[in-house]
Amino acid sequence: MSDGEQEPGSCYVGVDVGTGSVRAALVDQRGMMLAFAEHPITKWEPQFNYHEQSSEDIWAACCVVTKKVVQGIDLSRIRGLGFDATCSLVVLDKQFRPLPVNYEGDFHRNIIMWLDHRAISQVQRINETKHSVLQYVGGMMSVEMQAPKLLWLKENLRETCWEKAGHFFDLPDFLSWKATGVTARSLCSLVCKWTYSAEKGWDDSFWKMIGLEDFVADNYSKIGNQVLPPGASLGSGLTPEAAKELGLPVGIAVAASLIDAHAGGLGVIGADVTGHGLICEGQPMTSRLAVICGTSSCHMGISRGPIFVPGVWGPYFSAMIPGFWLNEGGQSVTGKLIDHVVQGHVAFPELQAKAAARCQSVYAYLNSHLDLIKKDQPVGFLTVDLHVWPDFHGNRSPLADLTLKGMVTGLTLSQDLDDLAILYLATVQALAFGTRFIIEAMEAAGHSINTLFLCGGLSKNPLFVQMHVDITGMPAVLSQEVESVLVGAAILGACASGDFPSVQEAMTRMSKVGKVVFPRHEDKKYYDKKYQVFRKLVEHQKEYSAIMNED
Ligand SMILES: Nc1ncnc2c1ncn2[C@@H]1O[C@H](COP(=O)(O)OP(=O)(O)O)[C@@H](O)[C@H]1O
Ligand SMILES: O=C(CO)[C@H](O)[C@H](O)COP(=O)(O)O
Repeated sequence: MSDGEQEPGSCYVGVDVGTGSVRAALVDQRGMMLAFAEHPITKWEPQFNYHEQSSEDIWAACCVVTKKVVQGIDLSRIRGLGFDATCSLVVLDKQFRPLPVNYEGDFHRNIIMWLDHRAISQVQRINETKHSVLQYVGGMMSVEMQAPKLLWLKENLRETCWEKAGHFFDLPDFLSWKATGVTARSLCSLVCKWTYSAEKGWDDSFWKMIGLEDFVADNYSKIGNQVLPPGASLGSGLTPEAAKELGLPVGIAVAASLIDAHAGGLGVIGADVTGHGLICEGQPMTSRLAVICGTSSCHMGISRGPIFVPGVWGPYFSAMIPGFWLNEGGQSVTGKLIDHVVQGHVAFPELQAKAAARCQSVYAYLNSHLDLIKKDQPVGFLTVDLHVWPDFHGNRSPLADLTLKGMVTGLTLSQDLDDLAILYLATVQALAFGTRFIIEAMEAAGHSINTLFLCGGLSKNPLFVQMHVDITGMPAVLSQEVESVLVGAAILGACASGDFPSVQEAMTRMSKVGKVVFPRHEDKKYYDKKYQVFRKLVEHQKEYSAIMNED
């Protein structure tokens, strides 16, 4: 088909594998979602900081949701399929069967999830090498990336896993392999999580230096020696077996995948903002920051040239948008932290009961409860003496310090619903202060950002959005389609089908502005003071740690 022309009625299937569930959508060429389905996936936490999943369970969930979204539609309209997923590590043997990543030998659990922190000692040793590839992950490798996890497997499960392993996939690449039988990896996953360089390829000296010379010896066949840009069409498209399982036509185009945060970036960052009164109108896309907020939050900023931001992942070339460099800031637990704080409070059963009685989510209930108790002051002012440091699972950016812990100051003996609501508010604010901290680091290094583009589960929470806007002082754009990560996955399918000449073109055509939220500038002074406290909290935490570690 000629550039930019689509068959009338053409549509694309996007599949998004998040931490807690798999979602699918049927999306048309204007980016409108015609159908949506969601299915939960199983997670195991066999020990503290160990998080595992099953690739078979995830694939089965992909099949359930995909079949649902195409039910009753003319299948000949479907021109492409795109996957995105969390950056978890999937391990298969030489015959592509699951291999256990655990001491128990449970074959179902063949995925080390992205948030798993078992490889702390391994990542410390990797960072001590000061190898030059580390410059491209913010100067410090994260325990959530793949090299430390692979080293952990070699050092801890040598016979049961490492020696039997034939294939190590990032989850997005596992899905595209399942659909097509093609083992090519996406540039996105290899660059962002595996130290691959879009310009120079693998660096043998890195793998040798960290004790994983095995990969060099077999020419990287286990971790990927064929690399494709996200959105490229894979092999001969959907295999007959996968087509039957997914309920889709054989041979439709399947795209090289993206990590979920990057798909979210694709789904939101290219929208035409004309007429919304935004400062980024008429400015390059580099003035926009996509913030994908689900279990974790990822802050995706792009630039024309490489920008090295200490503690912020990247710069990664062409890992999200072709031709652009990407910096990825992040907070490892955001949605998970809010859930943790709320569910762990003694008033949670009361909250659940009251929310259920009103047929509301607990978050909608808490937001309206805060509106009741705020009286005539802005809601954010309820936390004048309650402050939270949100790194309950270490700091991803910009401090890149996995030893950091959460802090709360200002606790009282109160155990009621007001207390829970205010603690929830302080937690949401702390996450927004974390975003401000990341943006400041990115700007200090050369980024120039003025507008947020939010998506992911937390962007459905108006309080979370308003706090991000008020605390950063930047307006936030919410997409017309709430599930923008799925639009990003569908954009991949659309590109693979050949219906769009480029990812940029598909992005501009398929992502649409829904709502814009502007900051309440009159509250700035208050939030600036709270931000000062926020920054002091971590200084104090470091002081406590130094005192305790003194001889
Ligand atoms: N309607 C909602 N209101 C408030 N918070 C929500 C809502 N839906 C989801 N969330 C929050 O978003 C988080 C999950 O986001 P999601 O994007 O579904 O995660 P993931 O992609 O990691 O599976 C949850 O932890 C929850 O805190
Ligand atoms: O590291 C990441 C992206 O690079 C994400 O944090 C990870 O993939 C988990 O995503 P989510 O919070 O949407 O489940």
